[in-house]
Amino acid sequence: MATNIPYIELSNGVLVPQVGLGVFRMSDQEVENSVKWAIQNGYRHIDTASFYDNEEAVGRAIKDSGIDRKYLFVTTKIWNNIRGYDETIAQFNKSLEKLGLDYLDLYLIHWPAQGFEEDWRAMEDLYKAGKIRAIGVSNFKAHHIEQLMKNATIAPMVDQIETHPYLQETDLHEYLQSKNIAHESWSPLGAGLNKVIDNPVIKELADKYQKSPAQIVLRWHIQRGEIIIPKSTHEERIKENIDIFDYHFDLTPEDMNKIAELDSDQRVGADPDDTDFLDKSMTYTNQNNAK
Ligand SMILES: NC(=O)C1=CN([C@@H]2O[C@H](COP(=O)(O)OP(=O)(O)OC[C@H]3O[C@@H](n4cnc5c(N)ncnc54)[C@H](O)[C@@H]3O)[C@@H](O)[C@H]2O)C=CC1
Ligand SMILES: O=CCc1c[nH]c2ccccc12
Repeated sequence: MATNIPYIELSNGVLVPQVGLGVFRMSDQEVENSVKWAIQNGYRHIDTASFYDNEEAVGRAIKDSGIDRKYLFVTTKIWNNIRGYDETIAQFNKSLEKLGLDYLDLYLIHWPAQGFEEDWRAMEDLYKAGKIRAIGVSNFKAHHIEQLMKNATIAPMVDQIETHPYLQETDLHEYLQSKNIAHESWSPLGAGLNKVIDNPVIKELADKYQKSPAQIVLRWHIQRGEIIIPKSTHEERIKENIDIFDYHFDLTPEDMNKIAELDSDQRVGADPDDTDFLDKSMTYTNQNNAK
């Protein structure tokens, strides 16, 4: 079992386990199995969202794990069809109830849809009331954060953005560092297509370090100082994805640069400035996870 998982310290002093388990596009049964295996193998951080429609399953798996709540770090997110102060508070309470928790570790605005300033005001109040240990955003570019900060009294502590070797977001990474906002990477493996982990450069490094291609990519994120939330529903891969902290496993600066050269502006998800996506998502019902 991996026991040496490092933490990233947020601007308010909260510690986040640098690797968590992402549960997007998992059925309830997959969530229950995967979260159980993750916790058994040393994970203490789970990333879900109201949009994933599996918060209740995450809650059950947490309860069944028998781990003291205070040792777990649980994130969920508010979806784009919720807008406004009162709706945000109501949505937060709904998520908390589904998760069976009495506080959240991290609550994120999922996408920068129009009106996010009012949602943020509600999140600030929930944070000040002690109901959330840290608040943040997801899929925000620098200009969205600048817009948010015009009226905010608290800066986001995290920005969760798509990041992998084909979409490195170097400028945004530097901007976030300059603002002391933690960079959390979604689809850190480039998602299920496996095209990132099939890249010959990644495979060559896997041979060199005697690690899997997925471990090379995840280690690259870790050395960039990012929080990562790889998803898997297979116990062996869940174990593999956190087994990246052996003391001799350190990519050299030259090897980090080889991966840096793979940056090619290829996205898994929508561009956060794509207002078509955001408009559609306002009315989207999550049919994949419909019960
Ligand atoms: N904030 C946001 O808008 C978004 C957040 N997320 C979060 O990020 C998490 C991870 O992102 P995903 O899109 O799920 O992509 P990912 O990059 O974590 O890839 C997951 C896929 O990679 C493969 N995989 C996992 N471990 C592997 C291994 N060791 N060897 C070979 N293949 C492996 C599996 O096919 C798996 O389905 C999500 O589950 C979710 O929690 C994901 C999408 C959007
Ligand atoms: O958290 C995931 C948000 C999301 C909704 N639809 C898509 C499509 C592709 C990547 C991410 C997402």
